[in-house]
Order: sequence, then structure tokens, then C-alpha cells
Amino acid sequence: MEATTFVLFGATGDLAKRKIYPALYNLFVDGKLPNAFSVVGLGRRELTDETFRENVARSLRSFSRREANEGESLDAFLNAFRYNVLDIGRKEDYEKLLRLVEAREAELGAAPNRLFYLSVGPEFFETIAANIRDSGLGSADGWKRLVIEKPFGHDLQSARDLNAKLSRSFAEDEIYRIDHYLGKPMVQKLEILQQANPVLQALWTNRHIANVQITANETVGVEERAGYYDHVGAVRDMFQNHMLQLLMMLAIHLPHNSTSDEVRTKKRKVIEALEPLAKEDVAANVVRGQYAAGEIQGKPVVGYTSEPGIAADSANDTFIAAELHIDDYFWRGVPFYIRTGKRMKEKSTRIVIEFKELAGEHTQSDDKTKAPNLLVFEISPNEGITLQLNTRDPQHKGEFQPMLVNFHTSQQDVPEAYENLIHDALQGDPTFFAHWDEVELSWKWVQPILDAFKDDLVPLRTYAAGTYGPAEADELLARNGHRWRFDDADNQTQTKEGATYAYHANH
Ligand SMILES: NC(=O)C1=CN([C@@H]2O[C@H](COP(=O)(O)OP(=O)(O)OC[C@H]3O[C@@H](n4cnc5c(N)ncnc54)[C@H](OP(=O)(O)O)[C@@H]3O)[C@@H](O)[C@H]2O)C=CC1
Ligand SMILES: O=C1O[C@H](COP(=O)(O)O)[C@@H](O)[C@H](O)[C@H]1O
Repeated sequence: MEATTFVLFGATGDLAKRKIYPALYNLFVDGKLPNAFSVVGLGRRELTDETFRENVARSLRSFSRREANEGESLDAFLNAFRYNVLDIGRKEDYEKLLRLVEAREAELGAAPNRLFYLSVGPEFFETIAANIRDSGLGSADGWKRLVIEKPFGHDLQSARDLNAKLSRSFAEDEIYRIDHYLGKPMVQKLEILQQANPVLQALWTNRHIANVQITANETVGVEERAGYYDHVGAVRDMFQNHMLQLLMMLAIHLPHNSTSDEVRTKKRKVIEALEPLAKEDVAANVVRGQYAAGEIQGKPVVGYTSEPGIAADSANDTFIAAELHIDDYFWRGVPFYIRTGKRMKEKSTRIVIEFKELAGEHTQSDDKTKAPNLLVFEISPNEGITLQLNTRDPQHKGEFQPMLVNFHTSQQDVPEAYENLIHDALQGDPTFFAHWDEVELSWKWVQPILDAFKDDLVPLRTYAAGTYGPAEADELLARNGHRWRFDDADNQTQTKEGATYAYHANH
């Protein structure tokens, strides 16, 4: 891998501590960092290199999936770290930074390839990009890349404005917009599972698929993020980015060995083909919810409007469910149901594909006991694939029984999303980053929902914490004869009654 200087804005912040340092460490342990590699951490706080390294080591002990015990290996990792005080708005600080970066590159005999990771609030993105350009940090005889965190805009117009500003300093192919859902290993596997398995390719159409359900439920509430979350809600925090990315990744049809350009083109086609919702139609297709007091895993929790920092009359959405349609050859007529919420019964991110009965199949008297075939991609917290088939106990010739064929990987073996994404950014592979076209088209699709929420055209439904959301989210599916599959209760019945065949990846 090419020599790289990893310039980290926000090196003293929460994201760096919880995600970025552990990801870098795990890549280091796996031998996936360049030989000539430096991290230059930036922040306003006055830290020496030694204190910075101690902070990094502490974060590894708390958050890394790998042991970070003192020793040669940890020392070798930390040796790559330097700290530099920088105030984002002070131009002269970038000149000092340039001198430090150049000195470090000279020390290592490394080419001036620089990755600028912006782990700071989006209000700083424009200033940082412009200062990188003006200071000469980005004009050396190597490559430059800009990695940015969400949120990318607050609505369609602000996203366009931000993109226009960044484009003055970085080309589109130099910008890596993180959507950490694209870094989740199971999401990355969706592409290859489809390409490498003719059986899936053959089934991936409206001829065989009755509906697709994409869920990202969380048990946590607003936590300490009231200031941020109360202005964005579930629609901006999760739906516009992560959920629509999951939809694109699931719905694309890719030729074998697709390039990153092909993936991007196909994703764009999917989102372009999403049937637009008019503001007036949002209420019929979208459920907006907010959690009330309830219980999470046996413990009482307060409702959203009683959370610290949230106004008692806040109408912010903590839950959203929607029915979407992709108007193209493959998916016409297949509802895509999306649901995400906070303070739900269980933490689970999964995609369920429900298959149709065979066309023209005669109804048998015992068909009512037959469960639909389901293909379930468990994305997190557990990773796995389940196929629900029907069987019958040959001894008793009784009712149909669902049989679950399970594939699960051990959590220890699974790299963190940030490991995958940082590794890809270091290699210059943009496949699992959000391209501007996708971001813009996602905001465009979501904008009528934002407008309808703002104008209060969609009733705010409450749901008790610790449930699966408002009843209206069930009704959304019920009107089409569908229901959310593989929720906790559903799952228990299926495993109690059904035979389970497990295949473990490490066997
Ligand atoms: N935390 C998380 O889990 C996630 C965060 N994000 C996004 O990542 C970004 C960073 O989040 P997070 O780490 O939580 O934020 P924090 O508030 O914890 O950290 C902010 C960082 O920005 C630095 N900073 C702030 N102002 C300046 C300034 N004027 N000049 C120089 N540095 C400055 C701070 O350094 P100092 O105080 O030393 O100046 C600090 O290192 C945000 O965009 C957030 O939305 C996205 C997904 C998850
Ligand atoms: O981006 C975000 O994602 C998290 C959920 O991520 P997960 O990997 O735990 O599923 C969510 O809690 C947060 O509000 C949101 O900003």
C-alpha cells in the first residue's frame, strides 16, 4: 500500500476515540496499514505527542476488539502518531501543519500522499477544505483524499451548498463520504452474494419476491445527543442516509466483477427509479413516531419529551416507517418497507426478503400452515444469513413446519465498519462510500417527507419504549397483506416450532 499521512481533524473527540483509533489499530495488527504511515492528530487542546499517544492507547484498551497490551507491537503502532495544535479557523496553523507533515514525510522517505479525515462537525468542512487548498497541504506531488463524516447537509439545498463548497477544493473522486452502514461486513457481502450465486440472481426479481423489509431498530434513546438529534430526527439521522443506502445495496443487479464505477452507476439507477412521493401523499405512505415512556429490557425508561435537553412539546420523530417502490424492470410492484426507530424492543439491523408463492400453485387444504420462504440478512448486532423453508415431519405427516437454515459468523471474526472503510479509503477504493449523486438523490427523495413533517401533514404517533413502534407501522404492511417478519416474537415462534439447521463460518 502506498505511503500515507493520515491527518486527523478532531483527534481529541469522541469518534476518534471510539472508532478511528481502534480501527487503525486493528488494521495495523492485520498488517493492513502502509509501511510508511503517520497519523497527525489535530485539535485545539494543548497535548504533547506523549500524552496524545497515551490517550490513543487508553482508547484502544476501552474500544478495540483486539487486546492492546503494552509491548513492542503497541509501541510500533503508537510511534506513528504525532499531535499538532490547530484551530480550524486559523490559517497560520495550517502552515505549521504543512511543515510538520513535510518533515515527517522526509523522515520516512515517503511520498506526499495525504488523507485528511474530518472527524469534526459539518460546520467546519468548508473552512478546512479551503485551508487545505490555500496552505498548499493539498497540492503536493502525491494524492490527496478527504474523508468526511455525516451529516452531509440538513436537507436537499444545504447538501447541494455544502457539496459546491467542497468541490472548490477537492474533486468528487477525492471525496470519501462515510456512511458507516456501508462498512458493515454483511452489507459489503450483499454485492458478492448476489454476483457469485446464480440461485440468488435468478430469484432477485418481482417474479419471485413479494416484498422486502429493511429494519434498523435500536434500544437506545436520544442519549446525550439531544442538541443534535432533536433537529434531525430519525428521518435525517438514519433514513435519508443509512436506510436508503441499504435499499440501494439490496436492489442493485450487478454483473460479475463489477467495478466501483459500475456499482455507483447501478446504485444511482435504483434511487433514480424510486417512485417520488408528493408531499400530499406522505401521510399515506410514511409513519412518523415518537417514543413514550416504557421498559427496555425490564428497566423503566422515560419518554422522548422527558429526556434531558428535549422540549416538552417536541414533535421530533424518533421512529419512521415507509413503503417505497422502485419503478424498474426488476422491482416494479414489490413494496420495500423501511423502518427505523430508537427505544425499540431489540437492537437489530436486518433485511428480510419475503418470497411469493409460486404463480399458479393450487391451494391445498393444509396450505394455511405453510410459512412464506424468507431470506434474512442479519447485519447487526449479529451477522448471519437465514433461509426459512417449509418442511413436514415425515413420521406424523402433520402440518408444515418452518425450517431455518442458519449461517452465522462469530462476532470476534467480524471487522468493525470503520476498519473496512478506513482501509478502503487508504487504498483509494470508493465502492463503499456515498457518492454525491446518491446523496443528492436521497435528499431529493426525502425532501417531501421533511416538508410534510414540517407542515404537520403527518400525524405524530407515539409508541411505548420497548415495543416495535406504533401500530400504524403494522397497518402500513397489513393493507397489502404483509407483516413485519422476524421480529422478536416471530422469531421465537419460528425457532420453537421450526427445526434449525446451523452452519457456522468457523467450522
Ligand atoms: N461520535 C460518534 O459516534 C459519531 C460522530 N459523527 C460525526 O463525527 C464528527 C465528530 O464527532 P465527535 O467526535 O462525536 O465530536 P466531539 O465533539 O467529541 O469532537 C469534536 C472534535 O472537534 C475538535 N474541534 C472542535 N472545534 C474545533 C476548532 N475550532 N478547531 C480545531 N478543532 C476543533 C475538537 O477538538 P478540541 O476540543 O481539542 O479543539 C474535537 O476533537 C461530527 O461531525 C459527528 O456528527 C458521526 C457518526 C458517529
Ligand atoms: O449514524 C447513526 O447510527 C447509529 C446506529 O448505528 P449502529 O451501527 O449501531 O446501527 C445511531 O445510533 C445514531 O443515532 C446515528 O447517528
